[in-house]
Amino acid sequence: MGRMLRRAGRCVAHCTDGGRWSTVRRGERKASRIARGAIGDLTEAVKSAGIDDQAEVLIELKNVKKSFGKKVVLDGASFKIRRGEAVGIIGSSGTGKSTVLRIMAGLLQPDEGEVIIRGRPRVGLLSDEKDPNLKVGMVFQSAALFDSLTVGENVGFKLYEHSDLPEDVIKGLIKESLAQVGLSGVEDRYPAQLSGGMKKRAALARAIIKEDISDNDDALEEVVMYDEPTAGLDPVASTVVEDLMRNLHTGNKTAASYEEKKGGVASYIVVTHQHSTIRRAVDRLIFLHAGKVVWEGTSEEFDTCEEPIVRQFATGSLQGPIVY
Ligand SMILES: Nc1ncnc2c1ncn2[C@@H]1O[C@H](COP(=O)(O)OP(=O)(O)OP(=O)(O)O)[C@@H](O)[C@H]1O
Repeated sequence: MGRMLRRAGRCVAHCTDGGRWSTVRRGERKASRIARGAIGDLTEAVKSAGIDDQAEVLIELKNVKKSFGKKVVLDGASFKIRRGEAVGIIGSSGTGKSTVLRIMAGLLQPDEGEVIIRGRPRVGLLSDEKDPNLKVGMVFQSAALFDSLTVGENVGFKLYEHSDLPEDVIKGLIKESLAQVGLSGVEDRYPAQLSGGMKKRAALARAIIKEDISDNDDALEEVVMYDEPTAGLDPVASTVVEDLMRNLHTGNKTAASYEEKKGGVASYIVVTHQHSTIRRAVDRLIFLHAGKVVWEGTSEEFDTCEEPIVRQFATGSLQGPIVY
């Protein structure tokens, strides 16, 4: 058992943070499970979102199907995520948004269909990959921090558990990662001593912590997946998290060039219900309904789109094809 695992608790379930398998307590697994929704032309949607439609496809889902018991959740979902994109996954509650995120992250296997990571079909789960070609960071809705560990130990968890780096180096990386999310100096606090927004930022620091200290140009690119990162936050705290997602993103339109900022978050995908997050932190949207992608477009197109399902969702009307 690793350096931190003993202290993190013994009721364990597999979960990932930042692309490596780690272990979380059953309560946290439950919380992350609870944290849980084309007609449009994909190429046009990518182009109008300002994304280079020739950019490398980092993740592709092809006709993915997933059922839990008799309940069909995904029924042939297909889409691509390109390098540099900030993509939102939206749709009504229970339409499979978190499921699709977990499938992309390699935490869950589809029943049918393919998950292709940078041109290579993924076989099994992320934990089965011997030679990963993409680093995946996951920020769960619950933040999924270990209550019994300090914030610093949480952020450095995968390095303490899965690397041979000396403690002082890990502490330096923790400090760097916390500074990136505006949380300098909270290493020794416990999660219970943080606000909800701070917990989400700590979870983000854990997802983006550097694993390679060699300044290696070949270091794996990272895609971060956020499950409802602003749920439960006040409007200002939401803005802080939304801007943080943008700032950590190398594909940020304001960055001089991708090459210039290489090493950060190449693309991110966010499941959200929050209008502010759709407006502020996302360029392109994927709308899931009845297990399929029914619409893709930019955040601006979302406001004017005539597709009845999207219109009903955007206006919150009780009349329309979405039935509860
Ligand atoms: N591990 C599981 N076992 C059984 N059912 C599951 C499991 N995970 C998800 N489900 C079911 O699959 C459906 C889709 O869940 P999912 O969490 O992906 O939806 P969602 O769109 O993210 O919902 P919300 O917006 O409410 O968070 C739900 O009916 C849920 O109960």
